[in-house]
Amino acid sequence: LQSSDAEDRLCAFTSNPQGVEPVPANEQRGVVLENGTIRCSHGSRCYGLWEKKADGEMHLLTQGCWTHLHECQADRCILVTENPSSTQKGSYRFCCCSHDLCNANYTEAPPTADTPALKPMRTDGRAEQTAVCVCAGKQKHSLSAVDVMDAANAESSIDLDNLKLLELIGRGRYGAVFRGSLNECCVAAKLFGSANRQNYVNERSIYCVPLLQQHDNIARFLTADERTTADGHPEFLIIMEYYPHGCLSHYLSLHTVDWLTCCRMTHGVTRGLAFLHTELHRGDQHKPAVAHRDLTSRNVLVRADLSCVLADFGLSMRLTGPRPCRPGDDDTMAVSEVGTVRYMSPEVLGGALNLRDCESALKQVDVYALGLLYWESFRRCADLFPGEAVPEYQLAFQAELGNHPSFEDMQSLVVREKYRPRFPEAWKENSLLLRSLKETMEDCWDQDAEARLTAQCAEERLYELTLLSTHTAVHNHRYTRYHEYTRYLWYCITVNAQCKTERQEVLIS
Ligand SMILES: Nc1ncnc2c1ncn2[C@@H]1O[C@H](COP(=O)(O)OP(=O)(O)OP(=O)(O)O)[C@@H](O)[C@H]1O
Repeated sequence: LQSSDAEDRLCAFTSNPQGVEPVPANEQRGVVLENGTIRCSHGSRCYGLWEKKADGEMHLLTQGCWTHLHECQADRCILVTENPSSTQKGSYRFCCCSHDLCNANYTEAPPTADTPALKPMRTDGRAEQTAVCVCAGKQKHSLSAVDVMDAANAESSIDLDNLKLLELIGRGRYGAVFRGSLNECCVAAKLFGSANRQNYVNERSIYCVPLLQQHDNIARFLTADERTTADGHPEFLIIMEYYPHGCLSHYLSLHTVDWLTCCRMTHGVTRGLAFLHTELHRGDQHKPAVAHRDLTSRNVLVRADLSCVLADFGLSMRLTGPRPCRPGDDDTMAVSEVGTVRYMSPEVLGGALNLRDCESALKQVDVYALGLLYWESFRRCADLFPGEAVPEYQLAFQAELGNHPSFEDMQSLVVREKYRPRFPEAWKENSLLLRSLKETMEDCWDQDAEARLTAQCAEERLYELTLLSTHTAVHNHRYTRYHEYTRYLWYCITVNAQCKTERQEVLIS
């Protein structure tokens, strides 16, 4: 341990100004003092989270102890600056640092050679000609141009000879993921054996879909390579940004989250999915709609600031408009029966996927899984269990079918019994917030695929939920029904009302 890691740390402390209870995770990490500070347990760093409003003003959201030490070595709290996309409804800025009270204010610094960062692909989808890695003040590597329109021809001059695999961090069905270093940059390296080449080719080609790398809620792809192992076998690598918290299910199994954090995490996943599902033409670039087809809480990765990104595109598919899924083709089977069995929708489990409109059908399958992911996430939201213990993390259907449900078990439960995850007792209360939350999940996992929300509408629902405050809704819901409703109306006025008509009727009644 360095000496600074052994000492307690004093950090500025602010709980959420919107009235949410003090961040529970912070309470576990230190002792809140009266003068707006918190004494954090040894080794902690300090963090701050600000929101940059549309008018450019910065609003403080939370401050406190930060226990993830990979970064956070700076004396000052230097904001992580990201390019907010045009569709973003707010932009969050995070910083962490290692001196007493260093998070009392932030320092806004553009990414420079001093800011440790991985440089993602250029926003036009082509890899930068310049350095891809900027580490410890030095530019390290350069990428040659990559023809992203044809991933098969992707070519990279990053020298992967210097890639060191440091630690196995996960193993999926198709590959093993390592934390690695590439000339002192921390990266994640996903290794596929020759049996999973197709999965590798597909994942690489999806990461190279134009405009995809521009979105905040899609994992950052750095490069891909094929090489031969010492014993002569081909091996395929995808190098991507390293996400220190790992996947969402891992994070939630270790931590509870407060309402706002949970809303932001799930909203981020939903934004990523809505973007993936959208066909876009920007200038001469065309992004087709893409279905993820393996959306699970293991395939969502968590950044240091707890924002989330979609990852694992090995089964994803470009969609080509409302056309049939080419019945009779060899891939019809692959079209209709892929994914992780726990998250498979009733129509996939029952072999009743609507092959006549492939695009809508595959998007609806993704939204079903999204509903399960919401359930897993909000069950770990401490603000939704006032005065009682937050239940342990569970995967969807884990209570009913355990850790390895079979396809037949899932068929019987989800298709025949039409069973869905049970809402906790604590959510029985009929507050606007709890009703909206439960309805959103139910509208995602509806048995009738066509009745499900689109990812875009789910995104709006999540945004709407973010505006509701649990402090008032859970603890004092009579007073706030009016207050929340006013906010809700404001929201309806400011966003596309398309998803809302029915909901307004429900809420007004
Ligand atoms: N870029 C990354 N940064 C940090 N951890 C990662 C990263 N990519 C993957 N992981 C971790 O590695 C695990 C394995 O990832 P991988 O994508 O191979 O499989 P999976 O999603 O768990 O399973 P499957 O591929 O069968 O769906 C993830 O669950 C996650 O915890």
